[in-house]
Amino acid sequence: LLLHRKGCPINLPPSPPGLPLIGNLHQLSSLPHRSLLDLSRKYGPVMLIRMGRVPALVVSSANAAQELFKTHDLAISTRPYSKTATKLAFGARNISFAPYGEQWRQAKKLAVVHLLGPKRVLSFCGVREEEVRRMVERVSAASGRRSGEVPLSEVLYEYSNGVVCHAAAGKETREGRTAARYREMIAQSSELLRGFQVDDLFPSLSWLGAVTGMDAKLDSMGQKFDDFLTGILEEHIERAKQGFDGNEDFVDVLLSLKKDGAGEVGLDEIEIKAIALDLIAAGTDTSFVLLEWAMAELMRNPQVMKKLQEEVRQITNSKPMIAEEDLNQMHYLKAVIKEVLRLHVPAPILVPREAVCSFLLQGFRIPSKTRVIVNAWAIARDPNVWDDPEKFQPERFMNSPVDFRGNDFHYLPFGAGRRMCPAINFAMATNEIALANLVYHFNWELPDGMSPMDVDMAEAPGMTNPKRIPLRLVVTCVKN
Ligand code: HEM
Repeated sequence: LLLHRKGCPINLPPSPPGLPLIGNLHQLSSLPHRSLLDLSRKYGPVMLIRMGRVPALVVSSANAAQELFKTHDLAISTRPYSKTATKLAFGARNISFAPYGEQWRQAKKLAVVHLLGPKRVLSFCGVREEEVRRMVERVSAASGRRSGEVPLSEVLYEYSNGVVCHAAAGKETREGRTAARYREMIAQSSELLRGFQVDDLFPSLSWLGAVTGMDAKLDSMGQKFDDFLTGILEEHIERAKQGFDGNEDFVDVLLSLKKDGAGEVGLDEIEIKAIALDLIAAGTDTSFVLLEWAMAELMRNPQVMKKLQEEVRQITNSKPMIAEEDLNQMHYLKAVIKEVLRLHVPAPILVPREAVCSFLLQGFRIPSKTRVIVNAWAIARDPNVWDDPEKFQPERFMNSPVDFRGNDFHYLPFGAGRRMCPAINFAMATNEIALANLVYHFNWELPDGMSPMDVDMAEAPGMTNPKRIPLRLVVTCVKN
């Protein structure tokens, strides 16, 4: 029991009873956003749990999230230490996992201003067009086969990863397509990247990693990422000697900032590698799951698919491809994407933060060093703030001012505050053009006489929540 110096108990948030040593870990399923919602129904929207030795605040209402981000954002702007992030991501000298401080501030500012700002995102229009074309060609090839069946999840992953790798490091390296090499590495390490590492939850057991061989596995994986990024960096340094041609990727931009010292930016090569890898990793699964759930919801809701196809085809009927300038008129498309981001928040509990000092939230004392989890998934389906929250209904976003830029606390797919996602423009540009072209070029059906209600909507575990069963659809080509 925590006590004030004078001996009075501290008013901590309510907690579900835990077990010795593991705390509440046994109450968390492999889909923590769901178990945390169940617990919060009983213990309230501001709840304290224990994950092993680590205390964690869980916020599950828009009101509490508003107070958290508006009043205490600075107190929760650091990330907890993670051995995995440190070993795999260049000592966490990136943006996502860096502790709050000067290095993170510089890296984030640089990303917002130089890599992910509106002008730079626009400059990648050609990259998106090329990757969309590849995707459409791959689906068209399937439509010509007898079964007409497309492994759509695979195609969508390849697209999302292709766009971000192409923007980060260029299309090709000497050893082949950057995206293909990245996917190969991730596939080899998927077991390491899934779930928590024991010593992140039991810091006093950190020696276990050495005994079980986990540290060695992480080191070897970290070395693979390093070799991959080092190769990319060396090729970019070589190419930069001939000067830039206006088609710079993220690594080119980072190198140019390093070269002229660009004011306050003092990047070294490790930071360049760390940031490039960070953006590839942060940008791949998030966009992929958004597109995957979008197609699953459209198959489950044929009237929404019909309305979307009507909008898209009416606006661009005679063009061979939908172009980015057409998207501004596609209000229903934007509403569909917003609704997918509500019902299938790609990072359902955002990315964990840690309190650097103690503070009061909704009258409860949150001690320093508490991990902070915002259950954005639960908030986005809270019946107190959303009508019919379980229903997929893009119309709720038509003519609605509700937006995902961190000011509407009942809708936080990109987080809020200082650690909020810096890539909203990049993500929207990537996903809108892809979805628009998928429903423009093709008609989609479910295989094997399945009906819309048979589409499996279960989630698989992970930082993002992909579909448990990958989507396979039957396709017919309507545009050539
Ligand atoms: C649908 C797509 C995406 C979603 C839903 C999403 C969501 C998020 C969320 C929830 C966070 C944590 C926010 C917080 O702690 O409050 C985050 C952080 C971040 N995202 Fe995204 N993201 C998406 C796409 C991308 C893309 C495409 C990139 C890069 C190209 C990217 C780069 C980052 C980075 C670098 C951070 C760390 C920010 C920091 O710690 O300061 N994200 N994102």
